[in-house]
Amino acid sequence: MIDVDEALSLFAEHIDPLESERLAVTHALGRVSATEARAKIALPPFAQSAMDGYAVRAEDLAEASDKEPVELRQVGEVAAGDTGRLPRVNKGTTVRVFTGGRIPPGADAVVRQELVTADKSRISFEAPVREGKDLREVGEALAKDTVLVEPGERLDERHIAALAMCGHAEIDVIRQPAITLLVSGDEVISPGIELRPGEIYDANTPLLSSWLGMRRYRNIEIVQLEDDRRTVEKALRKALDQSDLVVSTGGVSVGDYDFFTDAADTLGLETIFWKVRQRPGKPLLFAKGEQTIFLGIPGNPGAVFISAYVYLRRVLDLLEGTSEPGPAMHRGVLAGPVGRSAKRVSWTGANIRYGEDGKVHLEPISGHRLSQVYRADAIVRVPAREGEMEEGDVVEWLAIK
Ligand SMILES: Nc1nc2c(c(=O)[nH]1)N[C@H]1C(S)=C(S)[C@@H](COP(=O)(O)OP(=O)(O)OC[C@H]3O[C@@H](n4cnc5c(N)ncnc54)[C@H](O)[C@@H]3O)O[C@H]1N2
Ligand code: MOO
Repeated sequence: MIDVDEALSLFAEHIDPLESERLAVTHALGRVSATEARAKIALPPFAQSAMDGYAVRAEDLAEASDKEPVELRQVGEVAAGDTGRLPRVNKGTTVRVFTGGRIPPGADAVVRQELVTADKSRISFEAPVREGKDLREVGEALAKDTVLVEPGERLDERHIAALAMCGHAEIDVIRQPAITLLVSGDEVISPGIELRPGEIYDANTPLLSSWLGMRRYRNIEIVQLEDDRRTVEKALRKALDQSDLVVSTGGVSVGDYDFFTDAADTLGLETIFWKVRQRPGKPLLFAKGEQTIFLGIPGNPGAVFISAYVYLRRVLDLLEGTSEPGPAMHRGVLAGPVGRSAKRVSWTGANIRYGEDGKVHLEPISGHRLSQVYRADAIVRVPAREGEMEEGDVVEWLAIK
């Protein structure tokens, strides 16, 4: 039996990232970048107007006032997206411009249209304008070659937008793991069928497949198994052959019908650990084949829920080469007492309240069953120690989302 932190670091020691593949940036959402990507262009890439108005030479308007307005002659127009030859702003002239359009040569400021009186091509200005007013310089928002994405970053909508607007059509990302879920248990049946005494409805298949689906993992095969030594062995062998990651639920404890630890041995896997000082999820198994990672999670759906957020998160992050493998832990204060074990970490569900003190307050939910923790916003890590934890004690927590 090992500690939670040791378990987490053993994953890091034993799991290498998969190889990379090239994808269209628009298809890379949720994937982990395999490279550094820099801005191919500056933003904005050309000097552009920040307003609908008139491009001018600031010096022409130096004497303008409401009593003695300065009149300039409009000699052209530039709209956003105009790519042709630009009219020039010479002394005494102005060019009509629109937001996002190029600044014509000669101009050094823009006057917004509300501030002028226009009579056909005679535009009259009643105030001076500061040089540079209402125009955007090249590279003002972002310099060319700015790093947009580091290797090991998981791409969200911000990265996708930044890459696209800086000229990247494609990006190298780590391949997604092929995953097989082995859901075991003779007692487990699917909803829609009436329960007989001794049977329960399957929580782990919908739980894990949805958890993975929410995180955009697509290459998933689900196999439901009976508690039979040969069946488990055969299914595990096949899963190991065809996947990068095998995740099982149930059948990993010490009962006469718990076959996963034996099957892993028989199939020549290296057991890295079995059993972690924690509640729930004590008989967690981590084993390793030549090409495949095997994570055996105890069947209790509350343990599956927490193991997904803590351990599956870490395994996937490592397989995908993220630079900061999860779970991301935060700090907060307990909003009520919580029981703990002297020997095991207790993963406890909690609801988040934001206190007037600006801190995150965690209201613990008692019980480790899925039906108890499934309304939680957070999972609190209650360290192993004698006695209760009190309201106000600082704890580590991870977000459920
Ligand atoms: N003598 C001992 N017995 C047990 C120990 C122990 O140390 N000594 N550990 C207990 C702990 S802690 C856990 S956790 C469980 C884990 O057992 P398994 O991984 O073998 O899981 P199962 O027995 O297959 O299932 C546990 C529980 O969860 C229910 N279950 C299983 N699959 C599903 C599913 N897909 N959907 C809904 N519910 C499911 C199952 O019916 C059991 O009630 O072992 C303890 N025993
Ligand atoms: O360690 Mo087990 O998940 O029942 O509590």
